[in-house]
Amino acid sequence: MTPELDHELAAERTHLTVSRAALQAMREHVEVLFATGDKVAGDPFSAETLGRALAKRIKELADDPNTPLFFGKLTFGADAADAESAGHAFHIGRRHVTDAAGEPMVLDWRAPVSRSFYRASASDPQDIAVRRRFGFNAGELTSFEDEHLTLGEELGTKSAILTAEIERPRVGPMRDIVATIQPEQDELVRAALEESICVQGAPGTGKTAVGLHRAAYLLYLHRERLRRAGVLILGPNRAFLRYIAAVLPALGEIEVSQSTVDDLIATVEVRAADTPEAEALKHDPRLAQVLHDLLWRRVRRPQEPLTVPDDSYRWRVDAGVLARIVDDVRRGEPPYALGREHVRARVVDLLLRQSEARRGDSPGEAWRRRMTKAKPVVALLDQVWPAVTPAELVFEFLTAPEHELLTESEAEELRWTKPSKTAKSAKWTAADLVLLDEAAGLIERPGGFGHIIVDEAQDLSPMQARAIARRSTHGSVTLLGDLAQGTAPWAAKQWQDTLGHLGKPDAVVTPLTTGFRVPEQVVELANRLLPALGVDVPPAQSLRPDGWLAIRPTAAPEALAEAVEAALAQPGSVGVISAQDAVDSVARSLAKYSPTSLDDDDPDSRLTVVPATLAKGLEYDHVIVVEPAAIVEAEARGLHRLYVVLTRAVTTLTVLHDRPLPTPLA
Ligand SMILES: Nc1ncnc2c1ncn2[C@@H]1O[C@H](COP(=O)(O)OP(=O)(O)OP(=O)(O)O)[C@@H](O)[C@H]1O
Repeated sequence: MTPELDHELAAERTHLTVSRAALQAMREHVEVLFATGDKVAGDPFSAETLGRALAKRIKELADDPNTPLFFGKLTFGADAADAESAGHAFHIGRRHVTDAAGEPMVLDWRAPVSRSFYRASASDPQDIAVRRRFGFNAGELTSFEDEHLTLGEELGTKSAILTAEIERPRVGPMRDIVATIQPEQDELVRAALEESICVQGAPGTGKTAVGLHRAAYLLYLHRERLRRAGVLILGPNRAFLRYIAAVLPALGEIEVSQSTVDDLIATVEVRAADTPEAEALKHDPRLAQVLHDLLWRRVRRPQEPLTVPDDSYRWRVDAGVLARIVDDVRRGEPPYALGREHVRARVVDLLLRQSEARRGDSPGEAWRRRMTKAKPVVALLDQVWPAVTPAELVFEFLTAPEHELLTESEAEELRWTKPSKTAKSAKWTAADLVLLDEAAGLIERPGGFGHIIVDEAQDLSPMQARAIARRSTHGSVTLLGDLAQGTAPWAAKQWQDTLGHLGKPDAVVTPLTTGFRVPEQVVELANRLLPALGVDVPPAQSLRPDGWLAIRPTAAPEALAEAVEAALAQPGSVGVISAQDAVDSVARSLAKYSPTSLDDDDPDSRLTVVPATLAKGLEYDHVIVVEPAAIVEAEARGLHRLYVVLTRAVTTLTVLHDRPLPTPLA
């Protein structure tokens, strides 16, 4: 490095030190407020609210010494040839840092000004003279890379800092990518909150990363609104959620709910299993109509007039009038339970009018409450609009699943062979959860979220998509997925179907094709499966010419041990992936290397044995796939599963097989 550059690096290091001190001062300021909070807040409730807000703010301002506080710098002034003589300069980092006078030391990457850091180019410099990226090592600033955009300099994906970030060994949980978000990713991250979007991305194109950064971006831009309404991230399984859990806190966001769809809708314990046929049927969208019909056929027009004794009076409403009320309310299509209350309120209104006419004064709230609960009124409601719980409705359906939308054999498949006595004691299956949720949605409106991000969305069943739709009627969604990785029996073949069930048919589907994970050779192997997968998706183009692929015609324990040893001799994580029913024997044969399972989640472990069914969304520097044929034949969409498994590798992929390779690979 020339003395001049050395000098600049020293100046940047000073800025880092001063910024760190400023962040610490910000945190200390909040800590002082926290300590005196109960004295300044008027009452215990405000003190508690303030205390909670401050404690959260302290957490948000935490400084991780291993992550750089800033990673870029923009120097504005299109005419300036170098940073020194140019105009304003801003450092861009994970959060705002200001000095004691309130002057910005570091700008949040989500601020409008920072947008140019990700989007400016030589053809559209956006008034930027110099874009600088910093290289870090363990929180230490080690280098920088300048692009003079107005002079036509643009590194794009040739940036050494981007390359180093992509090629860095992966150990531990997923990290954020704020420093190197690519323009096409940034466009998705910063899409407007009102816009629902769908990203079709090949493996390793950064869909999960985009989703997480979008959550952070939206929370920054619409803090108050989304704090009230909530942001939800849905992932395929708990191991995946653990893997991504650290990304948002690292970006200063600690208030995002993360869940699987099953956990989101779980209201009862799962104590039974379905046949694959019954399970698939329960996820079929026809069942939404079936449950709807079953529920609403309970509503009946009354045959008798209503008579309500009230002290020395008797109020009376004719059957015809009651029938009109029921018809009216029903026409408004309210949630079922709300409809019952509407009918009740309208009936009590009529009683009130009679009472006013006869007594000449208006009875008060207490009278109204009494009438609301009067026996004849409740009896009328129970007759014309009987109350029902979701469990009772689904219980009734599965006991006698006849409906014109279902064939006889489908009804047989669904029918409980040994029904329990009551809905309360029913043994529900995992698929029953979607039916219960559908029923609950018909009966009462569920609470919603301001924004829902769904990862691995290709695996949503129509009924699961409806469960999400119910929770985003007033919000928007981000769908992330890859049709080629659809492994659920109901996986989507085209995005329009899923978007329809989600109630967002107009969401635009955007492809991502630049792969940041999987080496070229490995992508080439995995892409051989694509024609057999029956979906129309653009294949990935790998940004990684490095890495290698080895295919060995043996899956003997010695060969596996040898592959594991070779992998452990290199830096980074090692994942051994096999068919689910071989996982135990694979783990046993590797006992001396102390492998962990996805459940143990030991942060120091470098070797994990992963069942193919849980590999989705994860990545390992070195992947060893044991017996692809067994992975394929373990499930109906086994080839899709294999496609997922082969694309987990960051640096090397070793395939071990005793049996012939599945045809498309051979
Ligand atoms: N712009 C980027 N800069 C650096 N690394 C990136 C970038 N985009 C993605 N990556 C990295 O590439 C890897 C794959 O990203 P991610 O898991 O988000 O991809 P995905 O599309 O969700 O993959 P899959 O479909 O296989 O689940 C991650 O390690 C991520 O950090």
